[in-house]
Amino acid sequence: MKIGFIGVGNMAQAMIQGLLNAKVSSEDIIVHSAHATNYEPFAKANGLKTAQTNLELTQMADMIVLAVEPSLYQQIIQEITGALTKAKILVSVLTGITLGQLNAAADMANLPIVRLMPNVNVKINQGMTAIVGNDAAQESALDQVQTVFEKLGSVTALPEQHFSTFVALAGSSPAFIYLFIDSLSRAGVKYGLSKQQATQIAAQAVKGSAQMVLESDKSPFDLIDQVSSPGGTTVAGLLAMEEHGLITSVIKGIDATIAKDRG
Ligand SMILES: NC(=O)C1=CN([C@@H]2O[C@H](COP(=O)(O)OP(=O)(O)OC[C@H]3O[C@@H](n4cnc5c(N)ncnc54)[C@H](O)[C@@H]3O)[C@@H](O)[C@H]2O)C=CC1
Ligand SMILES: O=C(O)[C@@H]1CCC=N1
Repeated sequence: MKIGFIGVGNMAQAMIQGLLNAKVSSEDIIVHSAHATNYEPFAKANGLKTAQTNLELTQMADMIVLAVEPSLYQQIIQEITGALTKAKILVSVLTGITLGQLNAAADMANLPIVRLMPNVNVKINQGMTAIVGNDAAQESALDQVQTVFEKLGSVTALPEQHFSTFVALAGSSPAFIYLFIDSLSRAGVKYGLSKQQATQIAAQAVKGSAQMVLESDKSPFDLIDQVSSPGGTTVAGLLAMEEHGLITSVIKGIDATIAKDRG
């Protein structure tokens, strides 16, 4: 299967790196983006095929991944619609653009369209991706896209009404989690650790804690109790964090992310 990427920015590059890590042949990946000077060095460094236009890329690919700014979706679909067929799959990773809007951008109701929401951790094959398809994608397109993205981490089917929530909890949240790691690390620097060592310690603690939540049958709150020795350090830290509203500030951040996605 030939996979084409329209737009070769941060997200497309993360997906492509994950595919290459998973031994997808670079010969099967085609790219085109607005500025050749930006994407051609990336294509050359990774042995990818390039197309001269979005339309040519659509002619060359079986699966066409839209990875441009969301506001460009109508313009791009108008450019490529002539080359879309029932045998090809249009995949959108754009935030805030529904299957209905994609369907309506050209007369595409009979063509398979899959909406995906990956996160940037697909770059190291540890992504979290949501997937939903239009009616025409139900036969086999959805399965084909899911098979490709399972190479890049976890994939979960999700009704489209929950996509905005998913954007906040998984699409944007790597940035929030990096901020939490950096905050821990800065605190380490405050107490005399080097930034590099503090970041490594904080990141490993976050990684291990996430793995524990995934592998345990206990809720995160039960796990908190296991770390909190009576009269100990952890409960002192937790209470001071909550005095400054950690839970409220996280939920406010999620509220703002969802509101932005919903326009
Ligand atoms: N960055 C992330 O972690 C995630 C991003 N997304 C979605 O992915 C999409 C891309 O996001 P980023 O990669 O972060 O943005 P970006 O700004 O890094 O990349 C956008 C790309 O689109 C290209 N482009 C602009 N106009 C074009 C045109 N007319 N034809 C072809 N290519 C064109 C640009 O040259 C650039 O390569 C957005 O819709 C975003 O909502 C979804 C999930 C996570
Ligand atoms: O910030 C953004 O809009 C994109 C979507 C999810 C992650 N990055």
